[in-house]
Amino acid sequence: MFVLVNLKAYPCDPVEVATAAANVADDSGVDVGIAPQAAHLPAVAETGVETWAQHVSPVEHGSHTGSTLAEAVADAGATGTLLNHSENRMKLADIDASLDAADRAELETVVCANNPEQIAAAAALGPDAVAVEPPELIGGDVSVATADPGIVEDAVDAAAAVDESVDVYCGAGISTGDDVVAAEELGADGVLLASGVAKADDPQAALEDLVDPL
Ligand SMILES: O=C(CO)COP(=O)(O)O
Repeated sequence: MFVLVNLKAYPCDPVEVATAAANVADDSGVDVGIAPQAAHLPAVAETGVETWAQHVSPVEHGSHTGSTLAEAVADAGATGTLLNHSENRMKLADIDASLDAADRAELETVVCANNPEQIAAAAALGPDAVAVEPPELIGGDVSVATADPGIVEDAVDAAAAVDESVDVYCGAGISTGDDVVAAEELGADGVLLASGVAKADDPQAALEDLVDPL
């Protein structure tokens, strides 16, 4: 299972969380990634943790003020990027172009989606992985794997029907090792989470709990 922690724009210390994640990944052997703000990518990558961007723009080098260039994100130490997060929705054509940009920069890709129908559409664009995150459960206390297990199973089936090679993650409300195990039992290859770590008083303890049963 891949555990990908999206720090969003939460007021946490990205280096403290990344250092904890690097330690937990080393000790447990579980793949743990951290997706900080773009400006924090170099400091996070410096900790040795697997470092992800939260977004890359559907552009090449050129006149694109304010964009997040995939090549710049890779230069800053990222090895992957989220796309189409529920809080940063993209047009289908732009997801496709951002996937091309990520490919050029040799970034791994996870395209987020609200539901199994969107998961099928996202999988058809050929990312490395898709992530189903019901928006109404994001930031809540109840894990998607508990609140809506069917959406995870249906997302796994929807992606497999399009392209068996695309991994499927799930996210929203995941904060414990039991939540990660429940996601795995529903067929997910990884989890995407945020507040359970970024808002934790002790991020290292939260990360240890997440990987403990794996
Ligand atoms: O949006 C998410 C991860 O990208 C999920 O957020 P929470 O883990 O806070 O529900």
